Amino acid sequence: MSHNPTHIAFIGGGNMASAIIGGLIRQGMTTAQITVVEPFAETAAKLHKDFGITALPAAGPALAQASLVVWAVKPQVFSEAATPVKAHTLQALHLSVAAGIRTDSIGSWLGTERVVRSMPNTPALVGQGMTALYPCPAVTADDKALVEKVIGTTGQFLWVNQESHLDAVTALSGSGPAYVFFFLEAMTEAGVGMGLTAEQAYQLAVATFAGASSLAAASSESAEVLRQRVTSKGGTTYAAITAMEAAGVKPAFVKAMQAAEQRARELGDEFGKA
Ligand SMILES: NC(=O)C1=CN([C@@H]2O[C@H](COP(=O)(O)OP(=O)(O)OC[C@H]3O[C@@H](n4cnc5c(N)ncnc54)[C@H](O)[C@@H]3O)[C@@H](O)[C@H]2O)C=CC1
Ligand SMILES: O=C(O)[C@@H]1CCC=N1
Repeated sequence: MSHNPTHIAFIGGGNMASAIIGGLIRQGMTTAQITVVEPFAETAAKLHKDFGITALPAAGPALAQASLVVWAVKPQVFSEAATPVKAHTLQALHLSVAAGIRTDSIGSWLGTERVVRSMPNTPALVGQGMTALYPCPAVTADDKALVEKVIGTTGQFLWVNQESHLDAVTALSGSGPAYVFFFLEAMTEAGVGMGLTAEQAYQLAVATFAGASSLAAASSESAEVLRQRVTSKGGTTYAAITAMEAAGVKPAFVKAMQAAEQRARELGDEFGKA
């Protein structure tokens, strides 16, 4: 990316913006090519410490140099954040990472139809993110290539061709790291209950998730087959899976993801109007 004259602006400089900025800098983009609007002084100080970037406390004419604007604010403040930015970025391509907020809202706030909506996740912080992207019809092949270049610095990506699918993606991979951390907490607690130290239990749990995920990614077998290979007849895994089935873990999981998908839709309805 070092030979690319692209200038990228970030509106909001928190967790997700930092994950993407980190990826861009790792790939050779310079801080002079990046403008960040971040009103919260403590977060601005962190951007300076981590990346040497001096964030703007408010939107201004400097945004006009950006060919891409990344929207990394909470859904609740998107419309308010858009108002002072709009006049400076009418020529830019816009990429939103906000949960729930739909492209028709974003397009009307920003006066453009060149909008890509996306859903990344926090493993982007370590280059292992999974992002889904949805392009509005006005988004060109060059626009898509630019977005792929930027998001590609944070991990894997895929395009979906129905905007509503991004709410499903939010429930699956957007919120998904939290489900994994929840399981890590539960497995660690259980291990401690069986006499292991918290450090031992946590190391075992984290390495098991990482190892099983790598095995699934490398294998042509389904998750079901991989699970069956662990499950010896009359053995320990069978006892555990039987207990999980009796406790209704799978239907509870389906319900949890449906709640997340529903909440994404509500965020779009609630905060997409103004
Ligand atoms: N954290 C996560 O796992 C994921 C978050 N997202 C989405 O990313 C977006 C940002 O989330 P995070 O980075 O986690 O939140 P965050 O709170 O870390 O970052 C948002 C930043 O926006 C700043 N901000 C507030 N008002 C502003 C304004 N008017 N103009 C410019 N900046 C303003 C805040 O000071 C804050 O630093 C949200 O819309 C969320 O739905 C998407 C995928 C995963
Ligand atoms: O919890 C949220 O609303 C955001 C979107 C996906 C992950 N975090």
